[in-house]
Amino acid sequence: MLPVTAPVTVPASDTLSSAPTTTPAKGALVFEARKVRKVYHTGELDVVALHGVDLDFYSGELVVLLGASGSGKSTLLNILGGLDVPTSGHLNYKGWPLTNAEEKTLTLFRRNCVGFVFQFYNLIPSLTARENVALITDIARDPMKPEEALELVGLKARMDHFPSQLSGGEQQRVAIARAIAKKPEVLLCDEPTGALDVHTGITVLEAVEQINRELGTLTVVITHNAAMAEMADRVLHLSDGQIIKQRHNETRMPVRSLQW
Ligand SMILES: Nc1ncnc2c1ncn2[C@@H]1O[C@H](COP(=O)(O)OP(=O)(O)OP(=O)(O)O)[C@@H](O)[C@H]1O
Repeated sequence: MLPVTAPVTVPASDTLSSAPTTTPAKGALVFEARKVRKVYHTGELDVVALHGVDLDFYSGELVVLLGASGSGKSTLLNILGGLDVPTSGHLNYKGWPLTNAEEKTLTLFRRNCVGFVFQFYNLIPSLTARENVALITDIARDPMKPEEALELVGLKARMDHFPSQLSGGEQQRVAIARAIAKKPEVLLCDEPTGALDVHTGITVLEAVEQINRELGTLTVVITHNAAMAEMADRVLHLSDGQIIKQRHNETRMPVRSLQW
């Protein structure tokens, strides 16, 4: 039996649970980051991971985040997703301040508004693809059916298979189905193809691109692979905790045409 958690109750008005949940028209402001700074205090050493980042993210955008190792990409993504908080500066989600938000508020934000995809799929080996996705849909407010989410990533025929019966790319697509089944406003992907070969990586990126296009989900993808910039609406280059370059693509290249 899959664990079932009680639905989220709507708490006081100072939390995000009463933030709008419908997908706004493409182009509405989703995140507004101002002077976002992150310092990790490790023993006697302070590591400044973000040096006052100013950025806006809009509904429906597909944004690729490029930068060398240690440039601050994951730190930025984790702050956007409410997994971490800035040391100073401000971050608003659809006008709601996430900075200084209580843990309860951040939990609701993560649960209702954000889907995460990481390099490693983190599927539960003893559950089928469908059951892995159902773990999330059972606790989400207005989810799609697990079958629907798996169909979106092209795995309808494999939904009763266990992770060990699926390839790396298929497992990552289950992880994407799990992330988007709750119909999040935001999909955050940290090196989603990092563990995959080129061909498999392309099938995973196609699933990400299709979700973004069909559901209008603001999608932010971290990569070391500069070729992936061509599939984006906007490319952000990070270096040493700062955005050093932004580029808007007039057209998005189909994932199949990317070469690396
Ligand atoms: N928990 C932590 N404690 C201390 N320092 C950290 C921590 N997390 C990250 N850092 C440091 O912050 C800086 C930015 O790290 P971050 O992981 O955001 O970079 P990144 O661009 O995602 O790197 P990679 O591509 O290697 O994943 C690095 O110098 C890193 O060592």
